[in-house]
Amino acid sequence: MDILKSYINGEFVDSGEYFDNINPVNGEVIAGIAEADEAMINHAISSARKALYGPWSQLSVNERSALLHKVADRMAEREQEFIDAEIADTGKSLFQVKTIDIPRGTANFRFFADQVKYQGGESFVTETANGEKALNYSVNKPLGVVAVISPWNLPLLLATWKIAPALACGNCVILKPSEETSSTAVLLAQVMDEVGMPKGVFNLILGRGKAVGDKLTSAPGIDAVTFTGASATGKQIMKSVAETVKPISFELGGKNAAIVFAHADIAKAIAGITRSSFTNCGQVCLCTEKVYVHRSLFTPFLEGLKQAAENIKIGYPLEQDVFMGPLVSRLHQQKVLAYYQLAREEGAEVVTGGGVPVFNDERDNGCFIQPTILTGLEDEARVNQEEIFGPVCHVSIFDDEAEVINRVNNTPYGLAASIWTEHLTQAHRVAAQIEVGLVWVNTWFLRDLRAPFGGVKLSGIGREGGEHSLAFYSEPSNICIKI
Ligand SMILES: NC(=O)c1ccc[n+]([C@@H]2O[C@H](COP(=O)([O-])OP(=O)(O)OC[C@H]3O[C@@H](n4cnc5c(N)ncnc54)[C@H](O)[C@@H]3O)[C@@H](O)[C@H]2O)c1
Ligand SMILES: O=C/C=C/C=C(\O)C(=O)O
Repeated sequence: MDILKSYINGEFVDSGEYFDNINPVNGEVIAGIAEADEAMINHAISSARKALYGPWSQLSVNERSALLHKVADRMAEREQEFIDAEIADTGKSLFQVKTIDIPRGTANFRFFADQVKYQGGESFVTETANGEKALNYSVNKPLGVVAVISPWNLPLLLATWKIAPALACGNCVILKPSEETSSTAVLLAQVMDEVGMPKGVFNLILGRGKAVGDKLTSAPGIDAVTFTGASATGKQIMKSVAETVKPISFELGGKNAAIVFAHADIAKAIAGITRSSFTNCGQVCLCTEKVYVHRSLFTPFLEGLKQAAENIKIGYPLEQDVFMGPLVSRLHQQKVLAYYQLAREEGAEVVTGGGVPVFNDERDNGCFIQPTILTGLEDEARVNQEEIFGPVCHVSIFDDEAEVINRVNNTPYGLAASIWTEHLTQAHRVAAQIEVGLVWVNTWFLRDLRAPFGGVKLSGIGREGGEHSLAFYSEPSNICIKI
């Protein structure tokens, strides 16, 4: 059986302690993952710290940029291996992996390889009251060694969304991917090795969150932590980094709403909210879990969404026209099914779904689940307040704009929202009042990598994207010269 290994100081390292890598399509073990031990974690940190002052630090911005383009080139050459690995770990449809996960993995490197070349500084000619003059200017330095801790839902996309700018800004990186999805991270380490990334600049530590992640975030040799994952985990990491006062960038959970106004194009809204609720089996932090529909459209919208959900093809990743694969793990399937049960206990009407599909083949040993639409619950219900992170949304009626804005903002999360209306002024007016980091109007998950990306409240700390990423992964230093 294949063994997935950590990559430290330019070497793939086995630890001798393994846990299973499971295929969520049929529950079969597909590989063993060698979990890094404390010595390996410390070796990764010392190697990264040493690499900070080695040849890597002598590279110009253009040379670093060229090397990151080589990473993207090699990823593109090995695209099929990345596709196969991501599908094996997650069971996602080939369509999604080929159109979202893998292309964005490469695009993230290309984008920041170019973006970093435009990173500027500031300068001021200073004149003091007593007639002295000085030139103040800033230079951008790397943070140092950055721990990248990434989740299982968009494994390559979300790891490279952090790794690319961190390397572009001259940092060294230690990646700790989710224990559920280590395969594309191992391929990325192979690519780093193949393109000649200096030893210790990129390191990969495999293992479980509490066991391995915690050791990384609390280590004095780590200068910053960039984390994508659950809000509860973010709280743990905040405690872990407090002792060494590290800068953190957090992309956390969400409980995202979609608002369908009376002026919406209902067909566009149904299609868009089908995507935003059920893409990646609902396992995207930006997915919709709460839909608010103006009373005038409620019945036709709910019927249309029900039809669309029931037309979703669920199945094998490589099957023609499959839109939804399984959830990532048995544990996560049980968590989402528990919320389906809770919804019933809270008094919800299950419009469609609410259970698991039956295939009468090996897939019944997988982690599949039905896309589910609920209605009839109050906003305060747990199902409407807690992130479920599965293919489920609750649909409610609203009557006026002020009411729905208040209801949408009534959540401890603040990541994303979508607004469906052909009334332009209403779109601008409402979008500005929703307490989130990201609002889409008449679309969803359409991304410009230059734009600020991140959430407020329990959904995150900081913004990444474009210059925001460069700002987080750099330390500006001000130099004042008397003239
Ligand atoms: N805001 C975003 O951009 C975004 C993107 C993807 C996922 N998420 C959120 O992530 C969650 C699902 O992903 P998940 O289950 O992988 O999240 P998770 O928080 O369980 O794990 C994320 C990563 O953190 C590691 N980890 C777990 N405990 C840790 C600890 N104590 N110290 C250090 N590392 C630790 C895990 O091993 C994994 O690599 C959902 O809540 C989702 O909303 C947010
Ligand atoms: O699951 C969360 C998705 C996050 C997406 C991004 O960070 C991105 O598109 O850059």
